[in-house]
Amino acid sequence: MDRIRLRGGRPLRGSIPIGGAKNAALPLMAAALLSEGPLVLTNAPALDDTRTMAGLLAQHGLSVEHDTIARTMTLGGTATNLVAPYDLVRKMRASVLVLGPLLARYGEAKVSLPGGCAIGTRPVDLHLKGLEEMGAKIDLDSGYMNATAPGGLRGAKVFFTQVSVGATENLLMAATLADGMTELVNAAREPEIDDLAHCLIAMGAKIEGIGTDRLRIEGVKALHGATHPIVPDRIEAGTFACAAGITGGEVLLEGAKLEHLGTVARVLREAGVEVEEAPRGVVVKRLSGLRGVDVMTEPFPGFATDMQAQFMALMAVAEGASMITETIFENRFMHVPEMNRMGARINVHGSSAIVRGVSRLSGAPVMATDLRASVSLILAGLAAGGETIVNRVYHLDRGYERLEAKLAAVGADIERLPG
Ligand SMILES: CC(=O)N[C@H]1[C@@H](OP(=O)(O)OP(=O)(O)OC[C@H]2O[C@@H](n3ccc(=O)[nH]c3=O)[C@H](O)[C@@H]2O)O[C@H](CO)[C@@H](O)[C@@H]1O
Ligand SMILES: C=C(OP(=O)(O)O)C(=O)O
Repeated sequence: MDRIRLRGGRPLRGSIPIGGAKNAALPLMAAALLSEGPLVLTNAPALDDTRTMAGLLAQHGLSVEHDTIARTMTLGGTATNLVAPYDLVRKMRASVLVLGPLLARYGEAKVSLPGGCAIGTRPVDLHLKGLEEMGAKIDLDSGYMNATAPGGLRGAKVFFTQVSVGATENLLMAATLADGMTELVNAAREPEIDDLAHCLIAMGAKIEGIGTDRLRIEGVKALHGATHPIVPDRIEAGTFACAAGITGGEVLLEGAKLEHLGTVARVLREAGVEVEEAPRGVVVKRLSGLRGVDVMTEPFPGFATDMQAQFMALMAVAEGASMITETIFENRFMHVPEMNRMGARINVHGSSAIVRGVSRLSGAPVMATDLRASVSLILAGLAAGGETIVNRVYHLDRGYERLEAKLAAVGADIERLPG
């Protein structure tokens, strides 16, 4: 199993290209099930998760070609197998996003229940309830969701009792081919949802309310192929912003969009990191010391839970204390004991972590438990004296493309140890 070895203490300087967003690419790829295609996605990232989604769609019968040099993915065809098997769904929860499109276009689907994962229980009840309100019949049997809609899905008013990115995406895709008008109330507003909506419109869907928590979708008989550029990855950008901040460097996040960084940019500024729009992206630099800032994770436009661990690494070396409250997932502090092994002073009390900044971390062998926890340990390693070895790098490869190469190109002392 590969590991990452790094030695901290070098300020990062230069330019880092930001790839297409993992969390946009996955639903966009699932949207290929809604039409014969071809759906051409440009700015497509080459990640373990996009490879897993490609494998899932291919076993459904779609043709999926990813030109990783041109960064273009072409998807199309007819699904010949409507089953999403446990082995793929357990690898990647976003596999559940095939449920809505399969049901909408083919009237049936059998998708493995994803189950919990390292960061929480992550149920799919909101996806199922919404689809049932649109006329689907769903039985849970032997770990699978057996869904049918013999007469097709019909439009409905769906109220989400909790904001869910995945449920909003599944229902949005399903509603494009439903009979009549669907209204999604208390919908998630993440930029990746806007991106999906714009792609669906390019495929012939009728959607209003993009960017708000109320999406209105008028079903159409069929969708067609389209070409769509995947939005830049705001979490990758935010991660590299923290890398520049924690090392005291200056980095251009090439292609990043400041408006998508939202609260993360505001909080970084409060912490002493400059974040400014530039002609080719976003420039991040730190000129003075870091200050402790309190944050609470929230659905967009609030502070992203997917940035919580990385921000904690920054706060671990800030002056003063910071309270970081995680409101989205119940178990997303697994990086804390590993950071503490590197000399951080962090205590967890329920859903909050109190971070008392220290002047220096020290490198150590650490164990990654999930995607963002892994990268937060790399950030801590960039600020630490001595050598850090991050084990279980496979988590990192789910969501970061050539992370070590991108960091090395701006001056980090980092390498992958193949294992
Ligand atoms: C591939 C992708 O885009 N993943 C992102 C997506 O995950 P994902 O779509 O799985 O996350 P959700 O927004 O659905 O989850 C938010 C909260 O709602 C709960 N919930 C969700 C669905 C449901 O049916 N019932 C329920 O209770 C979840 O357990 C969680 O506590 O949004 C998360 C929250 O921004 C991010 O951390 C993930 O990176
Ligand atoms: C939690 C994440 O992803 P997923 O929903 O795919 O597990 C993430 O990207 O941080």
